Amino acid sequence: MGKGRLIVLTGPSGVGKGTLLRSLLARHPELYFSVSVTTRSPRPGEIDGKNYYFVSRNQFEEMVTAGELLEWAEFAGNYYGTPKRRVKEHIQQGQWVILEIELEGARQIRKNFPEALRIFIMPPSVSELENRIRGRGQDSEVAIARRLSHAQAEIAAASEFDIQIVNDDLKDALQAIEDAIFTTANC
Ligand SMILES: Nc1ncnc2c1ncn2[C@@H]1O[C@H](COP(=O)(O)OP(=O)(O)OP(=O)(O)O)[C@@H](O)[C@H]1O
Ligand SMILES: Nc1nc2c(ncn2[C@@H]2O[C@H](COP(=O)(O)O)[C@@H](O)[C@H]2O)c(=O)[nH]1
Repeated sequence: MGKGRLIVLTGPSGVGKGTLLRSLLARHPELYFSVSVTTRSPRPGEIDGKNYYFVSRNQFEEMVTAGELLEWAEFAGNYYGTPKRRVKEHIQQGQWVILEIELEGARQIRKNFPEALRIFIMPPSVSELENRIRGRGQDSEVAIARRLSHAQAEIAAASEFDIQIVNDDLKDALQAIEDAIFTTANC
């Protein structure tokens, strides 16, 4: 059995993490994507248990108290967290587990799992980031403003990560992520 590994994908909201991850998982079904828990309402088309586990704030706080989360953070008015049990099981089975999480959660992972590979996805520019969030057409003006106000601080923290990849051309960014995971993570 191979050695299990934690891979963290972080970057500002709207940079394209989810889009890249979907392509990555389609090309590498051996990777295990950890479905997060959130108190955010589902967007149209999002499925409970596939995109997220959607829970109430009370339920989330109970999970925190019970120590069921590997990391968690409040982002743009909602809680987000990584359920611990399945991630640990898959790593113990030798699988490579991918978390798609924001900066504070990535910092917690760095502290508790220093061996994790942490990749930061950068936008080509802040104006393109705004175009992408607006183009997605799924966030209110308030949510867009909150997400953009977080973005500057997140981009400023990019150097904390092992690898920075600019998601300008989608195919190039996907290739760069594959290179990072399947060369660096093997070392
Ligand atoms: N390289 C790219 N060029 C142009 N548009 C892109 C690119 N990558 C992603 N997009 C588009 O940007 C929008 C945001 O992408 P996505 O939802 O994947 O971002 P995200 O980082 O997962 O956001 P969040 O963290 O808020 O979930 C989508 O409409 C997606 O199609
Ligand atoms: N710390 C964590 N952050 C997470 C987790 N799951 C998702 N996220 C990040 O939240 C923002 C917003 O996501 P959205 O789906 O509402 O657009 C984004 O940066 C995600 O990467 C998690 O488990 N922990």
